[in-house]
Amino acid sequence: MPEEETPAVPAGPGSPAPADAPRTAVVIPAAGRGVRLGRGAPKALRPLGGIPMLVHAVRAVARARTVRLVVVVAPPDGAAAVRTILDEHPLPDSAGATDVVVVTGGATRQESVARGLGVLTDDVDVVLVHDAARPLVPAETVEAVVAAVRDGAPAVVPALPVTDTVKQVASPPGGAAGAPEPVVATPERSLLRAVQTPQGFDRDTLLKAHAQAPAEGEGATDDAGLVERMGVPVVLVPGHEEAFKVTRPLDLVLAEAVLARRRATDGF
Ligand SMILES: Nc1ccn([C@@H]2O[C@H](COP(=O)(O)OP(=O)(O)OP(=O)(O)O)[C@@H](O)[C@H]2O)c(=O)n1
Ligand SMILES: C[C@](O)(CO)[C@H](O)COP(=O)(O)O
Repeated sequence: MPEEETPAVPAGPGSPAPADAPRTAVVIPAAGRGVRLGRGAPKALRPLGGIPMLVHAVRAVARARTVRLVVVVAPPDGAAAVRTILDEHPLPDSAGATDVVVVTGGATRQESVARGLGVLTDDVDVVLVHDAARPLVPAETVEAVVAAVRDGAPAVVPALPVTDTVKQVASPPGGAAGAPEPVVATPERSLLRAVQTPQGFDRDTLLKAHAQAPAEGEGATDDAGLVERMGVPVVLVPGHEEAFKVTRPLDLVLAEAVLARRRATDGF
């Protein structure tokens, strides 16, 4: 697929697809509560360096030269608040002409992503899905994913080698918290990868995977998992340590430290 050069145009539910519509889009699911982070506002709206985490995530993907449309999937009761926050924190000029639209999410990440996909115009041919909870992903990682899709891979995932030894247990935890769990296997660590976002897809492949997903029963924990189920090849590209997900309180401490270092060294 050719590199895109088209300028951004407004996009949204029901809007016509103009001739110069965006062609690389990023869907940012941001509708989760952040239960593992602890009590407070929805995770995407919690401050990181004094700015909502979601704003960092939107800026991070918009910084990538090829991205021309960002679809933010807001908590079901929070679309208006998210729109206000994004308007109060506009993209820097360096992001170019990137349009940002907001839709409401669903009960699961998979449902939220599907809702975001529902507002893409026909002109979008490459779609990335990026967690709002990964606010510090470098633009280079985003660009690498886009480039791999445009080089012909239908599904591309940034990933890092696993550093801990991983044990497999008999079944999902059902007993009392902290109760001993029997180990059934130790997977070969050199063959394991921890996957990140943004995950990038040929648009038709991702739409098909999500269309088939509800009929498949149990949801996947990432979008590439849905594509794998269709038998479509998924490839990995190098992820980045700073693309980590803010899941638990210690992750937020790390994110604050990384951001403080960037601000001190890069004026970020
Ligand atoms: N119903 C949901 C659940 C999750 N997400 C989004 O999916 C991303 C990855 O999910 P995760 O980090 O697990 O977020 P939460 O679901 O909010 O976390 P928790 O499981 O701790 O509640 C987040 O950006 C989150 O906002 C979403 O859009 N809609
Ligand atoms: C998509 C993801 O971030 C890839 O690592 C991850 O699978 C999301 O899972 P979670 O259960 O929502 O944290």
